Amino acid sequence: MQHFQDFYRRIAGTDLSPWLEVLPAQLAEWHKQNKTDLDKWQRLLEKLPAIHPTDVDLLSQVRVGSDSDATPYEQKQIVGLLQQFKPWRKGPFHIHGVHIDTEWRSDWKWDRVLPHLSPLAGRSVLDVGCGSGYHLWRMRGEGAKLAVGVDPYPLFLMQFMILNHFIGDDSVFQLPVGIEALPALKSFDTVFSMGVLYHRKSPLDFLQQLKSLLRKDGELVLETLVVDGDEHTVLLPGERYAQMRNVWFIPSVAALENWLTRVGFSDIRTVDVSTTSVDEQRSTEWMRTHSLKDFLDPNDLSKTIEGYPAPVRAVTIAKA
Ligand SMILES: Nc1ncnc2c1ncn2[C@@H]1O[C@H](C[S@+](CC[C@H]([NH3+])C(=O)[O-])CC(=O)[O-])[C@@H](O)[C@H]1O
Repeated sequence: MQHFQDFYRRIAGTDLSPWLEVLPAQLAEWHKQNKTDLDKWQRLLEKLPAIHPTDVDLLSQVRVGSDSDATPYEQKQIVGLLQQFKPWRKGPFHIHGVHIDTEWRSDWKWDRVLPHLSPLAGRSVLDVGCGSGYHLWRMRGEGAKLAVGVDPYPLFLMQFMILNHFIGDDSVFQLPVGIEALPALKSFDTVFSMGVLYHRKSPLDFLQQLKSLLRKDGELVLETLVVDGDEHTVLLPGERYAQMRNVWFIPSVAALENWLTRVGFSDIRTVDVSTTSVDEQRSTEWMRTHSLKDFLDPNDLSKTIEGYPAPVRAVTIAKA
């Protein structure tokens, strides 16, 4: 993929260049394993119309161009092609007058996080578990000099490539690898990991890996599910939590801050705690299957369908 070649060129000779020792082999293997899907998706991507945008707004939303840049035929083409990349979970996106109304209002999460960050202008940032890449565009909108996302799920890379096709920015990259595949780069100014910690079986190892990606004094921005309780409280749910498989540890804010201290972070501060609402995560035209309201107890929205506390998320910032 040309995108990967561009990334290799971009990091050659920089302090990210140690990544080149492992990344090409990992991406070649990924390509081999997903060949059938990738060939199909590639053919669809090639059909996306090339439209020169009059403007791009990554600062207050992710919007490229407007209604008047594209003909009605081109808009129909965009809708038809993008529908083949469902489900669209993280967004929303506005592409030449087409509104991709995603399952999540990821912009609301960004609004909770942004006021508390060290300004991103001129920084190199990594987003671990970036999904469709929505927040990468917002990071670039804030002036990050390089925004790199990693997420192992191939469909999300394709969704990123679609936005990349229309926006055409050479400082935003997404790579289909999990955090476990990354070397200790000790280099990024800011590392984000939002909505991933509870998917990791070993949360302390995960925090340590995040730390190993940051330069000294770099900033970690962690967003994760939390429960009420003191520093000894951690929920380990059964097979499913709010119908999600693969949910492991949900700490209290105090326990999370203690974990961060134990792996060597400092200046730890939890800047936001919010209950996830059924307006923030819901089924839409672009993600038609069940969503949060179906995962909560219909008689008591403060509980999940399994009887656990309903999703509450905290944003915690720390220094490496
Ligand atoms: N090992 C892994 N390494 C990296 N990513 C992973 C791994 N395992 C799963 N993921 C990815 O982590 C993301 C979690 S979603 C948060 C998206 C965004 N950050 C958001 O805050 O809106 C939250 C949720 O839906 O529960 C998914 O895109 C996974 O593919």
